[in-house]
Amino acid sequence: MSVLVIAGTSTDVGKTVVTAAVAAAARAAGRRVAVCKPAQTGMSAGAPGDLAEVSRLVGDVTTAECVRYPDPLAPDTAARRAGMPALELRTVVDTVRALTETHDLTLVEGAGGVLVRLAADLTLLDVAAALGAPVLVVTPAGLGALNHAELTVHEIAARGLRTAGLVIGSWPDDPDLASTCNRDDLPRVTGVPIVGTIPAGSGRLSRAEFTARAHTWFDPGVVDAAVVDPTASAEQLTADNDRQREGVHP
Ligand SMILES: Nc1ncnc2c1ncn2[C@@H]1O[C@H](COP(=O)(O)OP(=O)(O)OP(=O)(O)O)[C@@H](O)[C@H]1O
Ligand SMILES: C[C@H](N)[C@H](N)CCCCCC(=O)O
Ligand SMILES: [Mg+2]
Repeated sequence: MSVLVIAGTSTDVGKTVVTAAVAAAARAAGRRVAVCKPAQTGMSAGAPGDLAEVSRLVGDVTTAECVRYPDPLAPDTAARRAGMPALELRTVVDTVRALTETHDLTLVEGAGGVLVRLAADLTLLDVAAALGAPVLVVTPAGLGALNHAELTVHEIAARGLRTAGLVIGSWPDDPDLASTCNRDDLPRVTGVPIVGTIPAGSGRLSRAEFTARAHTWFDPGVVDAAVVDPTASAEQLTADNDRQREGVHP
């Protein structure tokens, strides 16, 4: 049924952990969940990638990886260095649409930030646009997050897409001044609410602990709202984006 794209303000911000947390929360609510990683880099064939991490943390979830390149680089660069075929938008769209036939929620995890080239002329936002899917933005908590989060949300809105919310990928046990201030400033500067906060260390929990706790890391109703009618009207998306640009929280 529904598709939610999980983007990050950069690489290593916790997209995979957040993807697993959304999947676990949706599973706990009885939803059938699939996760697609269109392009996995930095892994040789057979090595455990991001989807293996999601499966380890969540368990009962369908996974699909479209392409994998060995160098830990942007997929476009890694493909060219390996002399391997580039990822095609059609492959991702067909894979995700097939998953939506048999799952209530299909999550699509990007690689790095939103403008990272999945292929020479393909970014995660092209995927989100082709699927008509909202984008959840994972951000770090600390210094530097304001600029990267605002750039990311602007780019999503410029493409006519909706940001479903911000999620802090790893909230420290002992937050510093910047992290504490960013909890107020991230929503203020982006116009997008923080809808989830993953405690630091959650990625190291056992599956039982992770799946039991995951729903508590999101605002009530957020994960259910992800399982929405994917045909939400263009007018609604435009209105949401206008509110986001004006800094008005949905
Ligand atoms: N809340 C957390 N608890 C524990 N570890 C975390 C948490 N968030 C992130 N990490 C760790 O930080 C590292 C980067 O996180 P993650 O792999 O989720 O990044 P990513 O945004 O998915 O990166 P990529 O662009 O490679 O997909 C990983 O080693 C992960 O286990
Ligand atoms: C290898 C890494 N973990 C990611 N999967 C790819 C990140 C690409 C980032 C490219 C960039 O923005 O410079
Ligand atoms: Mg990842």
